[in-house]
Amino acid sequence: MKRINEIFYSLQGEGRNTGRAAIFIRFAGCNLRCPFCDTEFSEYNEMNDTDIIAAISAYPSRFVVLTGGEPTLQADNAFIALLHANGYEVAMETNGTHPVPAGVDWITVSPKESFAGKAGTTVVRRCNELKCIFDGHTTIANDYGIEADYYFLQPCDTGCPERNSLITQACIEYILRNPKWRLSLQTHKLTGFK
Ligand SMILES: C[S@@+](CC[C@H](N)C(=O)[O-])C[C@H]1O[C@@H](n2cnc3c(N)ncnc32)[C@H](O)[C@@H]1O
Ligand SMILES: Nc1nc2[nH]cc(C(=O)O)c2c(=O)[nH]1
Ligand code: SF4
Ligand SMILES: [Mg+2]
Repeated sequence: MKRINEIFYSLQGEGRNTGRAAIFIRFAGCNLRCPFCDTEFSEYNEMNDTDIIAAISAYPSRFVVLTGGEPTLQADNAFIALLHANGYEVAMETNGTHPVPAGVDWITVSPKESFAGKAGTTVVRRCNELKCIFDGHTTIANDYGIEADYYFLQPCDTGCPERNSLITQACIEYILRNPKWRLSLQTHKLTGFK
């Protein structure tokens, strides 16, 4: 049984796959407690793999995003293989503190080392996109030596519009000076989508 906080259908709001219709499977529970975390992930329903496949088959897209909470605590090799067997392309959003199961098609690592210290140590050394949350102070641009196809900075949503616009401005200025990085905006928030 897996503890599932929610399953919902939206556009991928962040990173390289922004704009793609995606089914989000949000796993409950996380090993970290980031002070800025924008997600409620403690409530859950228990679902087995068959229940999950049945639930996601209601949607027309065959692109799933495994997120949470921390999906690496529950998603295993067999679950990824089952998604593939049912025709799904699988992306995962992870803090990188636990190994990613085999076969995930698109790995997004969002390191938390800059403020979570040892608890946030990234063990995943290679990913498709590294997505650092940036406020320039507690959360910064640092690749921690992790290899990625793309390096994104995503402005930290503080819940305060004035602070958010200063952070986004600082993010843009940083990228102009350090063009290895690209901007990732949380477009679902800008558009009022989930
Ligand atoms: C809620 S997390 C779940 C996946 C995983 N635990 C992780 O941290 O990558 C999904 C994404 O949202 C980002 N995120 C969380 N809180 C945020 C905030 N306040 N502003 C911007 N991005 C945030 C995370 O860094 C991560 O990239
Ligand atoms: N639309 C939308 N895109 C997202 N990309 C990553 C998300 C996440 O919470 O992991 C997320 C989310 O919560 N909503
Ligand atoms: S690791 Fe991800 S889900 Fe967990 S508290 Fe941090 S941002 Fe939230
Ligand atoms: Mg989110």
